[in-house]
Amino acid sequence: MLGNLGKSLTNTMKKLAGMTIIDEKTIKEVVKDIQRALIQSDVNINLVLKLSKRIEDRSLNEKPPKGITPREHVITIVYDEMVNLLGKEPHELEITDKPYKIMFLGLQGSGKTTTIGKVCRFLQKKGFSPAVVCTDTWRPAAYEQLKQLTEEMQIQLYGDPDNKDAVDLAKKGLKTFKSKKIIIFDTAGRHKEEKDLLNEMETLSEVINPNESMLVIDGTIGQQASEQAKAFSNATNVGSIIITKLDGSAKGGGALSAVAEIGAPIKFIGTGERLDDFEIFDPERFISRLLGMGDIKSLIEKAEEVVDEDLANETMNAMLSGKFTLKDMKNQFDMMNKMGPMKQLMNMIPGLGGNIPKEASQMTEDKINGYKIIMSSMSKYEMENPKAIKQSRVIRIAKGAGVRNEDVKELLKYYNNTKRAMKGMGKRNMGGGSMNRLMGQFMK
Ligand SMILES: Nc1nc2c(ncn2[C@@H]2O[C@H](COP(=O)(O)OP(=O)(O)OP(=O)(O)O)[C@@H](O)[C@H]2O)c(=O)[nH]1
Repeated sequence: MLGNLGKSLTNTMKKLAGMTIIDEKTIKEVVKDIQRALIQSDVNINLVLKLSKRIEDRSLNEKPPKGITPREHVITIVYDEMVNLLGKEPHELEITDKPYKIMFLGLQGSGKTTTIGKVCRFLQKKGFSPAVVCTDTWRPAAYEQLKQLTEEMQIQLYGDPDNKDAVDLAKKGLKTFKSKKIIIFDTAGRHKEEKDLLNEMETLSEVINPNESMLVIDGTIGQQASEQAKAFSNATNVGSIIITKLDGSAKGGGALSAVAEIGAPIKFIGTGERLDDFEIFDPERFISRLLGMGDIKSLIEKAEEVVDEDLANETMNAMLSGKFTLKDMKNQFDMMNKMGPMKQLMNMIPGLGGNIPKEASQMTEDKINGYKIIMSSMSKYEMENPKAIKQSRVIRIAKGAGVRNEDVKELLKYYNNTKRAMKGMGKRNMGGGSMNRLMGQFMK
């Protein structure tokens, strides 16, 4: 999607993810790369400058929140600012009134007719059966094209290729389908002059009184999209936008950012010629895909949970060196609660994947919480010196935690096995085991 833009932004983000030092020089380098990628994809230069300035200022001046490395922080800022450019939340197509009248607008060749088919398919999947009215009296084949499309989809169509009065067609269509839940109006995409086309749209809009006017814009036209969107929104009340042909278009960034300026939300995007090449436009998902980070959302959520890096490093080192106490195990449990199952955590460390102790990989959240309750009945001395926990202490701890003696013993057994396994791994593997490296694996 979005061919070159996607590729160069992904490369920039990869480069950023691989940087060990984040300072003014590297931040400026990253910002330059982003600028280049956006300009190449035809995003408006002023917008690019504004966006990159914000990224640079925030990266240089904002302190990363606790638990987030400077590198992750910059990635989050780039993502944040790009999402803001397109509006954060996806906008649903909400069918409120009956009939819900959708008037399609767009220049000839923008992909309007194809897109009407896509929207019909989308609505059919949601259980609606929309009807379509053809008011395009200008292009001779318009009715035929719609007829073929709607017949294939078993959708009712009103049109009359012999009637050259668009307003009359709209009125008759309204009458024909007055009991339908959704009526979609196709309109002309060309006239003798653009002025005439816009006048017709204005009149049709008064007659149809649509609940929503959807403007279809060809994604390959880049920044010109802004002019088109403005012209249509001056003539009618454009309620939403669909950008087509975003598959492999190098200029898609231009169209997307240009229409973002007129204030109507982009609701859908077209990504190919088939009816299913169509998706709801979700800025967050779109940007994370563009940046080549399918998991960026979950990365950000994880980072936001604020994992204490020092604690994590300390625990990881203790795990690998064999000096592993119950206190370390409790820290490990806290981390596991925050970051997901042990198996997942271990899989992220190169070389450890296949060596996960069975007990560790089978730990469930309930079990971890049970163990944590038992440990909360232990004294600091016991937590740091598990060897000292003999029978009399076991009885006291079990009583305090409201569990059986066997449960405490099971916990100690788990601890001993984990300690043994960790020690083995520490010998076989890398030294440090820093949390940075661990987090770094998220980025690849
Ligand atoms: N690659 C690609 N092609 C598309 C997409 N949407 C439409 N097209 C193609 O664009 C061309 C024009 O589409 P139409 O739907 O016929 O154009 P139109 O805007 O309805 O034209 P008028 O009926 O004259 O207003 C067709 O060849 C479509 O297959 C898309 O998302 N991706």
